[in-house]
Amino acid sequence: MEKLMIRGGEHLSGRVTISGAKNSAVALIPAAILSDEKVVIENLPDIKDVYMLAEILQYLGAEIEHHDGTMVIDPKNMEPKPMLNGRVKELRASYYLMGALLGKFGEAQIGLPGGCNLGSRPIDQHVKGFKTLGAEVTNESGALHLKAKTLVGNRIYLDTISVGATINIMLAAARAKGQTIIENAAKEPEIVDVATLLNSMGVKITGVGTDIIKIQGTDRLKECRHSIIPDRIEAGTYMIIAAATDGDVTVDNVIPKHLESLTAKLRELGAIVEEKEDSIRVLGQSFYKPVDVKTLPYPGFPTDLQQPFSVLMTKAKGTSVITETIFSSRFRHIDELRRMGATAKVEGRTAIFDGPTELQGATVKATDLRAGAALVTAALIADGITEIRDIHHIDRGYENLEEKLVSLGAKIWRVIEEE
Ligand SMILES: CC(=O)N[C@H]1[C@@H](OP(=O)(O)OP(=O)(O)OC[C@H]2O[C@@H](n3ccc(=O)[nH]c3=O)[C@H](O)[C@@H]2O)O[C@H](CO)[C@@H](O)[C@@H]1O
Ligand SMILES: C=C(OP(=O)(O)O)C(=O)O
Repeated sequence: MEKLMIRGGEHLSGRVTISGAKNSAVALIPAAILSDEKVVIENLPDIKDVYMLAEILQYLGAEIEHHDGTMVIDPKNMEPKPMLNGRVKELRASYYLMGALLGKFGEAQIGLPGGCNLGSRPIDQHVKGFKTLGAEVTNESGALHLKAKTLVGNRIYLDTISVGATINIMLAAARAKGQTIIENAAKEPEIVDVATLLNSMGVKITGVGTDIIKIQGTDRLKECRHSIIPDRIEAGTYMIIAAATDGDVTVDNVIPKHLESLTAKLRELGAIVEEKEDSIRVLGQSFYKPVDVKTLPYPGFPTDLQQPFSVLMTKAKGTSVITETIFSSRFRHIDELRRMGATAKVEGRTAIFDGPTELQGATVKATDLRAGAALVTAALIADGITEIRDIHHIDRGYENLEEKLVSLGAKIWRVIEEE
């Protein structure tokens, strides 16, 4: 078992370079298999989800070279072998193999995905999309069986704005005959990144970043090289850590536009945020004004930053409210924050914080990836030592977390215990 130990109380300062985006990487790797030739993906984050996807592709027969953040994927010898269990259940993004294998081979058999437990995470809109393109889809004992003689472009209206369904339908439609139109599509920057890769491979996608995406499928997809956009959620986490620790941190290699909703909320709290072309500096304060946050699809406040941001509410004088509109159960970190001394309660989709409260070091558990980021943030400002367990969740999404934090002056170390 591995755990993180953090001694709180340091004001973090310095510069931190942001890695490639997890949620792009985990879609781009499956997207690459649609090609008939080699695809090179650069600026990959060194995180567990990336290694798990590489392992899955190798199982399917792809040749993979992966070092120093670059992956060369040669999909020539791939086969659509069934993957009913195993790795596919350990991450969310394995669902992208449904769209990619269906597009490439006209068939796929894949166990339902894993990923963070945030309440129910149905994939009915993915399935609706595949069926509208002409696939037969059945659910047999927790695995989807997809089959299509020919995929034919069509018009698909998403009943819920979904990142995963938007990308998955783009993947299947990339090799469908004719044009597919996704209406009420999600607009996240990672979707734009995936479209950029597919366009370089020869697909014609327009409208990404708006709620109507048009995909003109093509038979043969060619080789290409693509560099992943910076991870706005990793960047946002370090911006929040800077504000929490009353620090002075510059995040480098970011696209400030992707972080506008967070920047606005940090300023509303009272932190100073300076944006440059590809970096953002955050200067924190000892105490903040209370603020309310409502999570929304992009460009609204990202649900993935809600949990780390909630730690700042323990430093705000008064009552702050978070409303989580995307997932039904994304407040499991709050029990752990309470263990550390936060005054907070959860009522349905809202969490109410009364501050300020001083946090104390404690033994806590990362219940999911961003809950882990919230606990790291809390531990950095707590009095004494915090022990964070179940950090495999954190390793799914943060490259070199300890090294990056140590370089900013944090007292953090990993302990590996014999099982
Ligand atoms: C690997 C990846 O990119 N994960 C991200 C992706 O997750 P994920 O793709 O799972 O999230 P979605 O955008 O699909 O989910 C948004 C909402 O739609 C619902 N829904 C979704 C699909 C569907 O078929 N039916 C349905 O009802 C979900 O339950 C949720 O309430 O977007 C989330 C929302 O920004 C982020 O928190 C995750 O980090
Ligand atoms: C919810 C997240 O990840 P996943 O969808 O991969 O579980 C996340 O990155 O915050």
